[in-house]
Amino acid sequence: MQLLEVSIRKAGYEEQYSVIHDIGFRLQEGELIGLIGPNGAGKSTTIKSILGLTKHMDGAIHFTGPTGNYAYIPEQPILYDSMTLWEHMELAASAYGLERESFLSRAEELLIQFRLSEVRHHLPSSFSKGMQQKIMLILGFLIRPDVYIVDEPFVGLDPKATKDFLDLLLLERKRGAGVLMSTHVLDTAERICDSFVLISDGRIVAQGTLDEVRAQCGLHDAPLFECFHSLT
Ligand SMILES: Nc1ncnc2c1ncn2[C@@H]1O[C@H](COP(=O)(O)OP(=O)(O)OP(=O)(O)O)[C@@H](O)[C@H]1O
Repeated sequence: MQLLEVSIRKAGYEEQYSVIHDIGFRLQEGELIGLIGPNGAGKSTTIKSILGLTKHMDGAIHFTGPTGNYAYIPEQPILYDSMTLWEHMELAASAYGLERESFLSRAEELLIQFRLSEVRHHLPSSFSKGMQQKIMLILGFLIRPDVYIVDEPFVGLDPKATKDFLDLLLLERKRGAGVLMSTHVLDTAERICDSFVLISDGRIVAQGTLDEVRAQCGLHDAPLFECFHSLT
């Protein structure tokens, strides 16, 4: 089943000046697509365009999964200063209309998994950056959306949290969720992604499975890192 269809002709921050051009791909049930490219290539702009947050966009975005829900997990945590971790979780649950019982059991599981049980009634403004990032993961996983859109998850998480995140993501994919993930950590991306969208200078330079990307850059058996360098 297809969960997301992205077809951006152009998008950017000013009407006269587009930052990204002709970005198109489809995300299927259970699939993990890696959005890869150098600094300033247009990954965040692509994500913002999918979320409807760019000033101007010419194109179409369709969330076509069973619920149409998606979770955005940003690189920089976005949290309210005066709300506790638990209050953030309750807010997410009510915004997405989660049933109380399933919310409580899911919330408990996630707090234990990410080792934040003890601080659930504390204000996240007092947490470390990695702890704040874990809250963003918890809020995403809480709502079990069709699609996860994750912006650079690996910077700031400790190795245990990274593993917990990847394990949970795998479970969600087995449930049928699709994931679009932007990252610079290419060895991890190579290991976990089903396919890639490589962007450079606002345009797609290669797209598809690792073998397809290799073929497009003429480097058979090369690691993603080498394909990235030859294309960008
Ligand atoms: N808020 C903004 N206003 C104007 N231009 C922006 C804004 N955000 C990004 N840009 C420009 O858009 C282009 C693409 O930036 P973008 O943030 O999408 O890149 P990126 O691939 O996510 O880079 P990075 O890997 O560094 O996060 C850059 O030239 C950048 O200067």
